[in-house]
Amino acid sequence: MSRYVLVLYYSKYGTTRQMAHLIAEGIEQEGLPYGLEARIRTVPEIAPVTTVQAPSVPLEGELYCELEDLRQCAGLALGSPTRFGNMASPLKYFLDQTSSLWLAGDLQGKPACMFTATGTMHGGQESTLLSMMNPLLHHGMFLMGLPYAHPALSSTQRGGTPYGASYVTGPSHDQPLTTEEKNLCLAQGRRLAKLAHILTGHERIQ
Ligand SMILES: Cc1cc2nc3c(=O)[nH]c(=O)nc-3n(C[C@H](O)[C@H](O)[C@H](O)COP(=O)(O)O)c2cc1C
Repeated sequence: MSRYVLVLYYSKYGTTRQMAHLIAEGIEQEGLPYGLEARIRTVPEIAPVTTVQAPSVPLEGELYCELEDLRQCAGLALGSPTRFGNMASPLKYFLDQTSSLWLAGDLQGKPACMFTATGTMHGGQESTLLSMMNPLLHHGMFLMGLPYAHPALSSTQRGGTPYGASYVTGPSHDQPLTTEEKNLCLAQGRRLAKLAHILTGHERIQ
């Protein structure tokens, strides 16, 4: 069975999706020599009437994440747009359905990191990244940020935080990623792949 790091994201306008693909690129830069791939998955929208179900396969883009994708991963990069300083509800809704994994301890001892996109510079990137850590700590995952060893963390004029990669997308969410924002996404992917490789090579730490 292939070993993979899961990149699980929600994105309405596509900016968090761009980050997901860069993080996946970083994962494979570091991970492929070890046989570690990136698997990108998204989650469906949630409707005001929650009994309405989306088709199981989306019309375009990444497949919807299944619990099995999460259960079997060697590591996790979790991405969400910032919504009022918090993660977006479709991602939270998906995470709220992961109790069976929590009960079985399936994610314990696996590494995880977070990434987010905001419209504005001081619009709550860190609070969103911190909010995304809460469910992952309950799952017993090892949380990983970005160290200041990455020069882009000090030189960035827009996104990039020690809590995780971030992207300031502008009022119409169409500002291109800066070089620093891109480099930090790639670096976060590489760091996660390295950690996932090291941790899966040993006895699982509970
Ligand atoms: C309901 C809602 C709440 C938002 N809250 C914030 C916020 O608190 N801070 C901010 O800077 N941007 C906020 N935004 C802007 C988005 O975070 C931004 O457009 C982001 O790039 C969207 O990501 P996406 O392209 O992956 O959907 C909000 C957008 C929406 C729709």
